[in-house]
Amino acid sequence: MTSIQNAVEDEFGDVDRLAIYNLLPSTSPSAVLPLGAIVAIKEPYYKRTADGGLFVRVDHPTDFVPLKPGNSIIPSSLAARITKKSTSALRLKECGNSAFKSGDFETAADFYSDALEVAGQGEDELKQDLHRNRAAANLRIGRYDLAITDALASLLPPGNTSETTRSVNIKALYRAGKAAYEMQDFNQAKRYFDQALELDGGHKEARAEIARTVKRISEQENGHYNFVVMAKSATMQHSQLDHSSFLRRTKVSQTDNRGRGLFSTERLVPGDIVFVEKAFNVAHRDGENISVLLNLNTDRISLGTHNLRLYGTIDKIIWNPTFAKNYLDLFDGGKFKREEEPKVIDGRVIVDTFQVQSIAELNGFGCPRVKSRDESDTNEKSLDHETSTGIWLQASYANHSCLPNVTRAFIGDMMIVHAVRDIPAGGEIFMGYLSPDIPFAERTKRLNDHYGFRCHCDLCQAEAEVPKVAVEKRARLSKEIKLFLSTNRLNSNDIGMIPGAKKARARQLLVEIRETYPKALFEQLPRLQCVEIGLWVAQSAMVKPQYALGKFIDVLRDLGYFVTIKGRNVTVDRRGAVQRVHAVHAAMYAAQCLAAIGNEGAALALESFGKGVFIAISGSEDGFAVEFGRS
Ligand SMILES: C[S@@+](CC[C@H](N)C(=O)[O-])C[C@H]1O[C@@H](n2cnc3c(N)ncnc32)[C@H](O)[C@@H]1O
Repeated sequence: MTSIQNAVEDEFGDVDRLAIYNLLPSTSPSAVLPLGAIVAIKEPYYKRTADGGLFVRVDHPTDFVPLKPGNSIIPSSLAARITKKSTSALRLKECGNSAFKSGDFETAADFYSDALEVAGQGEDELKQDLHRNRAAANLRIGRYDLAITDALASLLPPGNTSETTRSVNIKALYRAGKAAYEMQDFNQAKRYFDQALELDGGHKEARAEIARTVKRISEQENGHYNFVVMAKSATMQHSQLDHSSFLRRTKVSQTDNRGRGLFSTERLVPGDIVFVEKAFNVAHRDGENISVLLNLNTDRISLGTHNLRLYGTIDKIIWNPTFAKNYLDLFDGGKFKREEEPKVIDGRVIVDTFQVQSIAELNGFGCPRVKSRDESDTNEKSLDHETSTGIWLQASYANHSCLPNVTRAFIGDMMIVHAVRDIPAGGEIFMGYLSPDIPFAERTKRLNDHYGFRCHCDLCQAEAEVPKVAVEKRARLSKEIKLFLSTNRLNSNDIGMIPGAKKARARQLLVEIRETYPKALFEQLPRLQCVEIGLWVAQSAMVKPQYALGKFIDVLRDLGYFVTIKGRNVTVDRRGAVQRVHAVHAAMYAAQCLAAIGNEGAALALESFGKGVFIAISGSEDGFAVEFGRS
């Protein structure tokens, strides 16, 4: 709903109000629409205001083009008003340098571009300086593709061995390396840094950058990360982590009936890392402000951080064709014209805001502000307006299942994805867009309304067969259970004091809700609404460890883990497993019970299982010992 506005006058002297939408909130209005500027607007249209007035509205920032003096499309009556300043390239370069010094990199880049336009023949050295300086400005404002092009255009012929040549070429290569690093093109970044170091073996910064880049390459190739250190380093102020993505165990291919999907390239077992991905873009809530995004294309309103993500994405792809190509390849709902390559005009990628928005809506993930361990409920894709939201490109190709075979966790802006079940080489990877805790009818409606498909996973097929009376009974019992749990919170110190009638009531609720999952349909599947009350029943029985153990194993079964304990050996069949913190609780309590009855071997095995689930849902084992360690 926010825009940059100003009055505009056309060649006939008619005046209107102009509003440009979908720009980053940090954009300076005077930089976009300065007094006296001449602009062109592609396909302008009027929008009526609430009070009946009219204004010209621009939705797509690249439909708005500032025109430089001398541009042939400026009508003569307007052209006559411009007092063309005859400024030399050198003078413009100085203006650029002073804008750069004052931290206004966008203006600096504009001055360097103006200077490059007027620089004449025989001013090659000046042109190279301008490219090099513009590379530095572009680097600061996230225009990495342009920064690389500029840096390379500024290189002086290697044959010239003067000290100045060497020093400016090192600068250029260093800038190209930094830009390639920001684009996650670490091999290319290393090549540029290596070339800089070849010119000056003592260049400390280049050496440091090479060391950093080598680490990124190792992460990318081997998936070697120290997640505990990463988790400790992520904070509110520092949530964009300096790490690379590890994607080589997955690839994108066509599915039979779900468009493209994500597939594994090797056999994976539960607990394996499937991929680790750095965010393309994440938006966090801005203090107390909640923003409203009206999507005129879909007639939908989103609350929260979606608008910031949209503006951030638009800004990022307008200036970086490489990012644009990757982003615009994602599923957009099928209503937009798709180009093989992004269209670039005057250095900017032409974007359709509605397409960018549609992609964001269909591919965005909800995520925690800092890391998964801080927030338990980030299991929904992007529909909760309270959480932060982001785009992870590779993850976006994964289709949905209510019983996903992988689980995701976040540390800063890194998504860490673990296997829940065995995945054969070439098997499709499914993520959960919506939590299977959401009742079937609502889940089905939401998947259809938001993503436009119907889920046919095993859980949905079973749910579809559940008789209506059982569905209604389950809904009623769920409410009763919620009420019971909120009024009967367990305190581990006085578990022995719980009145027998309360325990009996809990057991009865558990039996009744389990009955709403017909045996024949749910033999292999989770019964999620039983989990919380089941945990209560089991915990309240901890004074009788052997008995409680059976109850905890039942909770794991309700979560889809079929556990068998034979002597010291524990086997877990995860055919219906849903990764939840409840599984960690159940496993750790069960381990306590086993230890109490003298089966230390099985206790350790269950602890190790619980820890595995904890790592998968948190991203690392950071905090496990504090929260779940046995005293
Ligand atoms: C994030 S995209 C997933 C990748 C997408 N299939 C593609 O071709 O790029 C989400 C879209 O994929 C499709 N999709 C995801 N899961 C599906 C499923 N279980 N069954 C059918 N279509 C599904 C829907 O069209 C959904 O809007």
